[in-house]
Amino acid sequence: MRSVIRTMSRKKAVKGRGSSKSPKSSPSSGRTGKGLAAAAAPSSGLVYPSRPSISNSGEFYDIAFKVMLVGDSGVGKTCLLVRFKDGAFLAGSFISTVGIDFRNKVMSIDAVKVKLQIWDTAGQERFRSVTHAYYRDANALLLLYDVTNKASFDNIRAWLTEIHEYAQQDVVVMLLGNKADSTHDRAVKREEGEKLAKEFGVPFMETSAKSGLNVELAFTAVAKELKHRTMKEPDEPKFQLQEYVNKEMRTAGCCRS
Ligand SMILES: Nc1nc2c(ncn2[C@@H]2O[C@H](COP(=O)(O)OP(=O)(O)OP(=O)(O)O)[C@@H](O)[C@H]2O)c(=O)[nH]1
Ligand SMILES: [Mg+2]
Repeated sequence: MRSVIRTMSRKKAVKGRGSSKSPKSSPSSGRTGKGLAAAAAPSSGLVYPSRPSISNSGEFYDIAFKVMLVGDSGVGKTCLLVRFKDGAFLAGSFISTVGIDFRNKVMSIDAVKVKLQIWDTAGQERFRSVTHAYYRDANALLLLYDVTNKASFDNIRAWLTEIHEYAQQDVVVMLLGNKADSTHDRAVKREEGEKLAKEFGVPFMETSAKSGLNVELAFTAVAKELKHRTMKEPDEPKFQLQEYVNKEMRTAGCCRS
């Protein structure tokens, strides 16, 4: 089941619209590392057509951004993406991502159609050079740790160092503590996540790909931030991502799915 989903998304990627904006091959096709990125990655991750464009799923969109999911292997990046895109949870045995993959989703943000091209990276160390090559085109990064895995939390500092090294300076970064549904196995308190995020000046929230908690909200918040940055009127106040997230969570009584 799981591999079918991945195979399907790879096929989509190959025949995707706007070929200069989409990968022409994946690491599984035999190309690796920087060579792949040089062939596939456009000079800017941002698409801002003068009139609506059409995505490969047939949906119109006004503006497009690239969002990358990063973090240790097993923290739930693929599951988060599948939950957001398909509204389902990939239960069962864990199949680690090989290389990199992507899926598109068009969202309606303040009457603007925003296409997110979401890159799902492999957390395993051996694919790190592939991931590095894609950072520079990312407009936003969702950095995940697993609240039941302390090591994945401890590695966040190293991930942030890597992000500073390889990503664009103005990239939007959001820290997500995933698997918040696992109350019995929890090894990292929410307050610890909040503290670390404050230290690095990045927004934070806990999510669950399993229950759906805050998944839509995480992507919506990032899409709103990117849309505001690009289309903001001169007198319009700056979008406050963390404030928006806090307000939305309060409105939903803390646990929004
Ligand atoms: N309880 C719980 N389990 C989850 C959640 N998200 C993912 N998992 C489980 O965690 C394991 C790893 O999930 P993946 O999404 O494949 O992890 P990944 O980050 O993509 O891992 P790599 O591809 O190796 O980088 C799987 O067994 C999932 O079922 C969650 O929110 N809650
Ligand atoms: Mg994965």
